[in-house]
Amino acid sequence: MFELRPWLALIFRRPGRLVLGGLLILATLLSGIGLLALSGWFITETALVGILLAAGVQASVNLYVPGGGIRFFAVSRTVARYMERVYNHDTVLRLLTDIRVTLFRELAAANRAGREHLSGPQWLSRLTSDVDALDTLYLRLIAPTALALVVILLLALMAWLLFDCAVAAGVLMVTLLALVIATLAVYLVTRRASSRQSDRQEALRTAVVEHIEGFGELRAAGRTGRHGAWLLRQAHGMNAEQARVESRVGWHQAVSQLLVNLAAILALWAGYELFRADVISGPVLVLLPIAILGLTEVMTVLPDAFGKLGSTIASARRLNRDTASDHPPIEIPAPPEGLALQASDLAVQYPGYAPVVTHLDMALAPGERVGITGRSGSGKSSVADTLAGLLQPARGTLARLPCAYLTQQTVLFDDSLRANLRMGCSTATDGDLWRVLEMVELAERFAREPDQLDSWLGNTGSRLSGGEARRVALARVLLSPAPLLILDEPFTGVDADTRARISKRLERWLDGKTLVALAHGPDALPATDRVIPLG
Ligand SMILES: Nc1ncnc2c1ncn2[C@@H]1O[C@H](COP(=O)(O)OP(=O)(O)OP(=O)(O)O)[C@@H](O)[C@H]1O
Repeated sequence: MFELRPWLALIFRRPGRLVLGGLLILATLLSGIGLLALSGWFITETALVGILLAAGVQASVNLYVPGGGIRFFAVSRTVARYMERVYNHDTVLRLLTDIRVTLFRELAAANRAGREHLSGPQWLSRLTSDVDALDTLYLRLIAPTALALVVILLLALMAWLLFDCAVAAGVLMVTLLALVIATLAVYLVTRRASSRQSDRQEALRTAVVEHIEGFGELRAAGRTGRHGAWLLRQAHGMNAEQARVESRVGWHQAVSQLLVNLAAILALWAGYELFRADVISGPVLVLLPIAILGLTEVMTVLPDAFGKLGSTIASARRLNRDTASDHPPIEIPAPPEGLALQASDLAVQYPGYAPVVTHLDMALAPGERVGITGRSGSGKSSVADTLAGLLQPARGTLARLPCAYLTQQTVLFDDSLRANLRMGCSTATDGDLWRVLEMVELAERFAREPDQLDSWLGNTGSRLSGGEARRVALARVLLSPAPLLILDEPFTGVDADTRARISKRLERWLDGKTLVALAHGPDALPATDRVIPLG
């Protein structure tokens, strides 16, 4: 339950809306109960008068007052239901916006260590199913429980006023027990299985996406069948867990409904005694039992919602764990006058692992170009991430000018070439884009495309070769107005001749900019003033 606290705080940020929404639900419920009770009273009254008339006894019934009441409740129930749906769904959509915006804000602020432990499908789960689980807290859980309690108290009051104190106490006890069984008891018996099922569902979703993404590799290794069978076993396990949860929910729902019906029978039986003692009339006798039966309208939704509470809490736990509170953004101060970058006694280390690089000292004057080289695994990318501000230095100090960073992994978006390039500089004109494409030797290739700058690059640049995608990513960074560029393996996948030609042009393009380029050897670097070997 503790896990829900930050999300409940978000939900209760608009108390006025929640109260008004709750009152509309209450109006719907009371109209329904009023309609049932008054109809029961009316049917009984007319039946009794009919029997009396048949027996030749003078009797009459007032058709107008109860008829008017029934019409009123029928209309008020429809209107209240309509308004309640519109208003509460609007509230839920606002809640969803609050939750999503909070989540996105925290994710955007997180540094790399705060994000990289999750795979793509896991992020998708956070942003879709986990958020959706939370947005139902108010409408499916909080509001119906509170209203069921209000209706139970009103029914007890009605029993007290129409019948007597003992009947009121009996109705209160039995219906409260029904409420506890439909809520707390369901939660207690399903919370572990429901939470496990939610974790399993996420693991299965991740495994299915991996299966689809790695289908080529699985096929080449002849493992598609085995991997598919494993996935099916996981799915069966998850379904079995779900069936267990559903069956427990079902049993509790049945017992809780039984208790509500028992309360109605109790009221009927006690009312009959009062009727025989001439304390109440026949139609009043049926009023309370029928009103109690109206309670089932709100009670039926509760067991299912409380059966899912375990998985909602699991969603909240995942969201709390994976949002950025432990990983605040890294602030890098400006360097002293006359320097573009200064690193002193820098240590690079992943939390929980041995240091990758220690005692790194660097001082770059504006316009200086430095290469960092090292064998595979020596820590080049980790140093680049640290210099760029994606990884918190384990020790030492770092100061630098604003920078643009080409990461070792080529990241392109499923968008047009223009949109991908403009991420480097949103004010770049088409002329600027063609010039930078010329620089990385892609202008001719895209000039031949029918859509030219509007050519679609596909998911992660899938419509390009590895070397082409790399050059688009490089072009995007080269467009940036930042005075410092950090390029990690800028020429991955680019042949030696093309690399040499681009390097030559880069010298002019980077005029006045400070450069840190990282690669396994000097031949994979653009021209630099000096080279720092790592490891
Ligand atoms: N997220 C991480 N958590 C823990 N260790 C990591 C992480 N990322 C990298 N490492 C480790 O840090 C070391 C340096 O990795 P890094 O990617 O910086 O090397 P590199 O010099 O860029 O290698 P390459 O030339 O192969 O890209 C490696 O031993 C790697 O296993």
